[in-house]
Amino acid sequence: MAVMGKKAVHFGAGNIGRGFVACFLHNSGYEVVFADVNGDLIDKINATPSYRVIEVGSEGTSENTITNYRAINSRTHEEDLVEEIRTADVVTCSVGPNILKFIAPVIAKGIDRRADENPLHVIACENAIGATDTLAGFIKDARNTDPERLESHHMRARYANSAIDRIVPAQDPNAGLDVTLEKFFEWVVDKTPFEDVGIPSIEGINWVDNLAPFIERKLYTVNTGHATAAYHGYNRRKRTVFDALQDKQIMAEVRGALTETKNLLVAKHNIDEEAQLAYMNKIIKRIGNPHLEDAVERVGRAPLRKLSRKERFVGPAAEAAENNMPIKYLLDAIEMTFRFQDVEGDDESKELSTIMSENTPEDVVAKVCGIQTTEKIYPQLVDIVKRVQADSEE
Ligand SMILES: NC(=O)C1=CN([C@@H]2O[C@H](COP(=O)(O)OP(=O)(O)OC[C@H]3O[C@@H](n4cnc5c(N)ncnc54)[C@H](O)[C@@H]3O)[C@@H](O)[C@H]2O)C=CC1
Ligand SMILES: O=P(O)(O)OC[C@H]1O[C@](O)(CO)[C@@H](O)[C@@H]1O
Repeated sequence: MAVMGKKAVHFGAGNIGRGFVACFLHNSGYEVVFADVNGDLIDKINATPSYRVIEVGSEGTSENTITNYRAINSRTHEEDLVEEIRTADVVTCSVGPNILKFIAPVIAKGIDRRADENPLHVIACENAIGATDTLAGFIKDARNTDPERLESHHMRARYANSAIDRIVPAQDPNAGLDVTLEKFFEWVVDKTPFEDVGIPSIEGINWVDNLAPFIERKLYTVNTGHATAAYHGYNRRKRTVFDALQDKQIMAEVRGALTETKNLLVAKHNIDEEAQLAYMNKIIKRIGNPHLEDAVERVGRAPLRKLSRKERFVGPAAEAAENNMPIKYLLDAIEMTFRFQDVEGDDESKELSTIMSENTPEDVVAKVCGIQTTEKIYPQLVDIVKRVQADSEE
């Protein structure tokens, strides 16, 4: 059911922002105010009264037209944005997990100006476990919110974690604001923080009491599988994820990694093995969508984030290793990720290269993967780093 007269502020007018979150907010009757730092994109949004969201897949193509939006530059028009947040119903974001700290100050100011009886609903839509909690942590930090106002903060804002899943590749630069994406979507949000104040009416959200199994299943299946294909593909000079999956050896690596995460997910969350197998097969089909033209560099972007402790490779591999479960394919994928260095347009891949050349293997594992010497996976990761460093020196 559409909710008329409601307003959402969405940080990050990029692929997921325009193509997924804003589309659902629009279809639910919200006016969407985009906040971004890309001046050209903001001008384009404000000059274009509508754009299309184009779903592509083997079942054919369908379109949604999005209207009723505006955009504000959060760098140059902070005061305007604070006022929008003061009067908004919902704040969402899809800026990347590492950017959350930069959007927190303006959100904190907007929340602080709100009346006590009307809490803002905040939902971060990033590929990360607990991204809304991370954002809330920055908002509530003493640098952004007066500690004396913290006790009543819950009357002005509520925070719910989410898991968001839809493949939105890099867009054709000539497509304007239009976004082409896959048909499939999943947006799961923890409903418990909103229960006493009312759940926002947003079509398409699956509201749940316990998000943990959903987000781990998503991150350790969709994102593990997608990134495994991308990193192996990059190292074998494939252009897209579709191309990578045509290679039997890469397909075997993807299936191997997803079988290892399946074993962990089934054991940990009591997920039915057959259901997880079916989910895994569906994901392999989705990431191999020939209509998406998804470059391996996009899917492999930000390797330092993807090699971190709670992420799609080291997260499940460390846990599986502690439980004496096989992790061969996850380790292969980790090695391919360490080899994703100096990639054009990807700052983290350049930083990874510097870290690899300036640190001992032990320090790399501690710094990049956050793994302790006492963990079972530690020596295997050190061996991987040694191998990659040796190859770089040749
Ligand atoms: N593209 C995809 O298929 C999916 C992406 N995600 C997640 O969504 C998030 C965004 O991904 P994409 O939309 O693909 O990236 P994107 O690069 O297309 O969009 C990010 C947007 O954030 C903006 N931005 C950067 N710093 C900002 C700041 N300080 N304030 C406001 N805006 C800022 C950028 O200018 C850009 O427009 C990531 O966390 C990603 O993991 C989640 C599921 C699927
Ligand atoms: O920045 P990240 O973590 O790669 O997020 C984008 C990824 O999310 C997914 O869309 C899955 O939902 C992947 O297809 C895509 O590569």
